[in-house]
Amino acid sequence: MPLPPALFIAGAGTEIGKTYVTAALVRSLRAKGRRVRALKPLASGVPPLHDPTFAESDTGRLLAAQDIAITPVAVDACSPWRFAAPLAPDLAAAREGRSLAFDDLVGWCRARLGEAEADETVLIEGVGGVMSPVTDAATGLDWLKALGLPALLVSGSYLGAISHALTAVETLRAHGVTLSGVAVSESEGAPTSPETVAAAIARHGGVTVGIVRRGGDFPGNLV
Ligand SMILES: Nc1ncnc2c1ncn2[C@@H]1O[C@H](COP(=O)(O)OP(=O)(O)OP(=O)(O)O)[C@@H](O)[C@H]1O
Ligand SMILES: C[C@H](N)[C@H](N)CCCCCC(=O)O
Ligand SMILES: [Mg+2]
Repeated sequence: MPLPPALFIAGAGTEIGKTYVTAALVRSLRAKGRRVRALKPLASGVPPLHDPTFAESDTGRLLAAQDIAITPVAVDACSPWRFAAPLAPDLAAAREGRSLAFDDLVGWCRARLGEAEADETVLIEGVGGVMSPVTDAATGLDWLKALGLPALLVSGSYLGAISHALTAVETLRAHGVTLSGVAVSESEGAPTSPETVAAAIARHGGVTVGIVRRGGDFPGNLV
């Protein structure tokens, strides 16, 4: 599939490699001379900016892939909604006595998409899995549908990943989301090779699947 101007990076689950794959895609596009803007608008489990581990947060990793220094302005521009608790965002927000309005999230993303230059690709990383809650009333799927973007689905290669990926593929299709492909990010200690998992997802899901090895680059057969 040709590179779309913007792509939503959705997950078959949480902690499976969305940020790793997004950062790898940023590096791959930049190496080809393409301008990229990677956003993680809503993030939970994020330490404070001054914490030494901030660099390992989703925001920190996405900024690093773009060669952007971690400053308060850069962090706010990538991830305006950040919550400390490593929970679904609505629960993490509640822990801080805060909440997030779905329309504000969608409106902020639309504004960023609207200001992108013609030669710029915008990547938006979702939260958790396809249907993880983003507010107390909306899921990541509602967010993705409201933006109307094509999705790149990230899956792991752990035992169970095939079903998680295929369930997510079916859900996205049922809701009319264009799927640009599935990236299988190799899970640590998986009992089968990522090739085996990728082949099963491709066969049962009828979708293009690429493999991102441990520490590896973005595959050439996706986007
Ligand atoms: N292909 C890979 N090679 C090396 N490390 C990886 C790979 N995929 C994932 N990881 C590591 O696994 C951990 C979880 O991955 P990552 O943070 O990308 O998941 P995520 O899906 O973005 O999670 P979240 O739902 O919190 O956004 C991170 O430490 C990440 O660096
Ligand atoms: C803390 C974690 N790494 C993510 N930021 C949030 C994952 C939320 C998952 C919610 C769920 O689907 O049950
Ligand atoms: Mg992430």
